[in-house]
Amino acid sequence: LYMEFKVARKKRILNKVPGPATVPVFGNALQFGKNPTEIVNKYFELWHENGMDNFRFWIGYYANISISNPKHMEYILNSNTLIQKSDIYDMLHPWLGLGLLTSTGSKWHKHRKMITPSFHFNILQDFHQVMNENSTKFIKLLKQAAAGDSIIDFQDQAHYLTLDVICDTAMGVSINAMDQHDSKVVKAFKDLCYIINCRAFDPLKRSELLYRFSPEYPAYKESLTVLQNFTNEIIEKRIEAHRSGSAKQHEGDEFSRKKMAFLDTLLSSTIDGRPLNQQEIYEEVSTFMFEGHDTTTSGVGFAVYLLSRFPAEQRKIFEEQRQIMGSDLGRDATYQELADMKYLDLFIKEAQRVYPSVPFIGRYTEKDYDIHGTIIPKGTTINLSLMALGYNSRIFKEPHRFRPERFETEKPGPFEYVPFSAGPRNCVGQKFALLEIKTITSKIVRSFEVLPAVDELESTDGYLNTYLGLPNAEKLRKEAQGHKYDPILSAVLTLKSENGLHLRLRERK
Ligand code: HEM
Repeated sequence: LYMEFKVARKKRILNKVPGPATVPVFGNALQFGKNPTEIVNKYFELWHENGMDNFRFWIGYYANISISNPKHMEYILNSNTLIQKSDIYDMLHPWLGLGLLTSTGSKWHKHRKMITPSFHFNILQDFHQVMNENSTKFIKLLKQAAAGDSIIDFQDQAHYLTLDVICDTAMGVSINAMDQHDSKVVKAFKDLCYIINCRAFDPLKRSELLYRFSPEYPAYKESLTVLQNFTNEIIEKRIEAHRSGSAKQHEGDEFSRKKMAFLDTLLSSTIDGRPLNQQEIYEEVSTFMFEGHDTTTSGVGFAVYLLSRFPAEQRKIFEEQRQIMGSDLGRDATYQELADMKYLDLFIKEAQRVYPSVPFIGRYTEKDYDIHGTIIPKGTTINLSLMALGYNSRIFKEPHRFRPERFETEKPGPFEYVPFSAGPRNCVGQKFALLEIKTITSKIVRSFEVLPAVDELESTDGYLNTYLGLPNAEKLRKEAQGHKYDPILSAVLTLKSENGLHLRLRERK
């Protein structure tokens, strides 16, 4: 009764927005399913039932609104005040503290201003060298893993590569994840990302207090400590190197430019005229390590998976590679050559439309907002569904058809396609991410013919084997005819396939 009374005003206002019927106490919590796969399926079912538009729902007494209408999306993403993140991001606090992704207010403003130049063209070129070195090694390892027509889980392989790239670029150290899958640090990264994603949608595990009694808590705590110690140790060594001058010894020469890491940029930056303290550096470096590898694992993973299903599009990419790279297909593409790969751009754009690496982002209202006549009361969690935009037939013709060329003719509005978000809190690492995805995909296409796990999985009609956003009966009918290697999408902080992304790689001669 107390809770009913407490949320009465919020209910009165929010329930004017259409949404599913609620039950007392639980709201809609019981309908949403138990895991990230059931949740994304239910989410799209509700989205379809509500006219592919905004809808409200209640998780217990927590008020939620799903936003997928581009006009509302524009208002929220452009707002300079609606920048407080929703409580789903709290899961990240023990690891990332209050870094750029999770902070708000003046701290966020100052740090954003300080960090934006870290992705300057010159610095990106240095990062590109690291990406090239790591993807060359990746190709070698893939040749072994995929030998003899073996079926590999590409999502798993991509994870180790992106981890090596991010540690090298963020901290200037190599953790050799590609060679040492089971090292303490590599395992801690993997386990922590997985646990955070699972916790985010489990109301019992989300509570920091209750989570302490969960059987998985000791393992979580151990992974957290391993990563905290690892990152702090590197920061301390680097601070000492800067202090003693040894970090500067080779500055200006070819080698030290290559090794200029994000951490070095932070160490030479200031906020309010003072250098950053160790905790601030820790928070930003950890944020980069998380944001910069879990997202790109998803981006590279799904892009290469789509190559396996759409051979005609893969052939077009390969042709473009031949035109730009000439006869030596084994060498590294330069920064400019990558920029010239326009069809590859379209392919990655289309891949992000159907499998956006960040499917949802969250905000929290600290006051009432009237957004184009929709009142969102104070204390509501806003779930911005970047993913639903991609499946909206009012924006994209035949959204379940995979057609990179669509971006040449159909021009979505600026808030109708936002895989990297938009406005003041957009992705600061967008250029880095696209550079990495292009570097790897380009090298893979030049080295291998990417084939589906089994031949019958090649798409013959140009359609995806993902049916989210279709009327429920049609979706269930199509899924019933599916294959065990079809991806089972799981969407929490990043989009992944629960059963991996399986494919084969045939070496090009
Ligand atoms: C395919 C890859 C990526 C995608 C799709 C992506 C997407 C996004 C999105 C949608 C946001 C907004 C999140 C929100 O508002 O809560 C975001 C924020 C952010 N991203 Fe990315 N991201 C990618 C890769 C990266 C990489 C590689 C880095 C760093 C190297 C990075 C660093 C960040 C940071 C620090 C923020 C927070 C920005 C802020 O709040 O000011 N991201 N990203």
